[in-house]
Amino acid sequence: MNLHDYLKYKKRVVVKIGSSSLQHADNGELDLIKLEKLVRELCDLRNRGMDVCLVSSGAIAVGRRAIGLTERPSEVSTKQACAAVGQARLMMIYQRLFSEYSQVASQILMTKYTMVNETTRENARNCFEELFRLGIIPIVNENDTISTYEMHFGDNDTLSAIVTSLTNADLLILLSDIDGLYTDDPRSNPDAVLIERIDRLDEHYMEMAKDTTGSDVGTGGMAAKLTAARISVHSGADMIIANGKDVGILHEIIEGEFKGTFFKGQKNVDFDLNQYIKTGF
Ligand SMILES: Nc1ncnc2c1ncn2[C@@H]1O[C@H](COP(=O)(O)OP(=O)(O)O)[C@@H](O)[C@H]1O
Ligand SMILES: N[C@@H](CCC(=O)OP(=O)(O)O)C(=O)O
Repeated sequence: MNLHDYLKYKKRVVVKIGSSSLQHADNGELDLIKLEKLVRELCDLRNRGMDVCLVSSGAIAVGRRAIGLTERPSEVSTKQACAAVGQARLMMIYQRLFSEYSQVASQILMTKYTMVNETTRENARNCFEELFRLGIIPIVNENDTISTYEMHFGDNDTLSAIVTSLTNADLLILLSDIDGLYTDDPRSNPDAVLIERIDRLDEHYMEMAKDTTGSDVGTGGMAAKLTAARISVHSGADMIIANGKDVGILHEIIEGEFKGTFFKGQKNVDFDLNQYIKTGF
């Protein structure tokens, strides 16, 4: 896809990386070289003058390994315990890597209640704004340690789109374990074809995306990414799904030449983020 001289003028970008993209596929251990490269890429976006926000999954997957659980946890309290361990570990690594490139990183943990309640929503918005003003990179995750079903965003694809809308970012990049949206799940349909550009996000695209995930740590599958696309596009932000296998794709995206799916933002004046949080689409 060629979007030369378009994406490099973006002012504020939110990048989301999924748990499966942060770890070695064969044993689930953190891929430290990839994390280091991700941080370098994000620092370079800052050096290009963009406001940068990272939404990073991985708390539960990292905690699970630290605790020594071989199975994916299903009990809410076990997930919470894993997240309590894993989030701290992840942040320790991010802090160290960002400081190597002289950037300051920060942590914002949110639940759905943060967005439902007017005061906490405004606090979150103000905090993001101040961090950007100070040149600090917010690293966002769901507050899984206290989050239960009722206050859950459910997946970080949706959360990253909500952050995009809340902060008026103009680009959301979802780094996934797959190149983008295909006409069907390529894991079950070998004839599925990559869709490179979507200018009008209608129902037939939504139906292509299944909620099956490609890994034993992912959440929401492609369906969650299409929900994220609806939120971003209606908020006026472009969105891109690309493969996080090589995070060098971030500068390829900004330079306008990359493999992935590009969703054109089209601000919908009837879209109300607060209403969406309460009732969904
Ligand atoms: N139409 C589709 N196009 C691409 N992938 C799809 C589609 N439908 C379902 N999927 C599945 O969604 C997975 C990506 O979702 P997920 O595992 O949650 O990603 P991540 O952990 O990278 O955020 C793919 O690996 C693929 O198996
Ligand atoms: N908040 C959770 C991740 C939730 C999520 O959406 O995961 P993923 O599908 O790997 O992006 C965690 O940090 O473990």
